Amino acid sequence: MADRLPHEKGFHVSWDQIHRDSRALAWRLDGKGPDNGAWRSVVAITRGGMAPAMIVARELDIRTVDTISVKSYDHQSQKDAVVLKAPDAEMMGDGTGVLIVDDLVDTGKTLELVREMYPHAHFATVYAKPQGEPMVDTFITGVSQDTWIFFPWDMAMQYVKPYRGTD
Ligand SMILES: O=P(O)(O)OC[C@H]1O[C@H](OP(=O)(O)OP(=O)(O)O)[C@H](O)[C@@H]1O
Ligand code: HPA
Ligand SMILES: [Mg+2]
Repeated sequence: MADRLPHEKGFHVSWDQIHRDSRALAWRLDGKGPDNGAWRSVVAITRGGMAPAMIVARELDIRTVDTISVKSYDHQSQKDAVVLKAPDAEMMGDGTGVLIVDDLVDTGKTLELVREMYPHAHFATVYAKPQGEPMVDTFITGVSQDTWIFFPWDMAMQYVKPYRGTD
């Protein structure tokens, strides 16, 4: 893993942390929707946005949930973002009242593409790097551009050697 880590810093996020931060995102969005404070639906940007979107939808009691599939990275190298699957067109409308949720914004390329499709939607991420911040309406925690965020679904617990000792 370390041999394909071009970033200077690593920020390792546990399930507990992403759960809490996603809840904080939901609470920040609560009552801010365009229809008397309500949001109509939640759309997760797959795959990373699915866990945060589920938590946001649960906290805000939103039952209409869809996905948009955008692929922009192979491991840690960025390719042009492409939409592989769009959400239901009738449900989306022009995006008004729709919360579009992703785990993070990095360069902003993914959100830029989705924003072009739904300019009136509200874009929310749990984490944000400075370059992508202009693309997101609401986020919880900012991290520096040279930090790679590791999510719990990409990690496993493993043995580490003691600080002093041989095994
Ligand atoms: O702001 P950007 O530079 O576009 O990067 C952010 C996007 O990159 C990652 O997704 P990825 O495309 O790797 O797919 P995944 O969610 O399926 O892991 C992450 O989950 C965001 O969706
Ligand atoms: O920092 C990151 N972590 C995980 N996935 C990502 N996709 C873009 N940037 C990141
Ligand atoms: Mg993603």
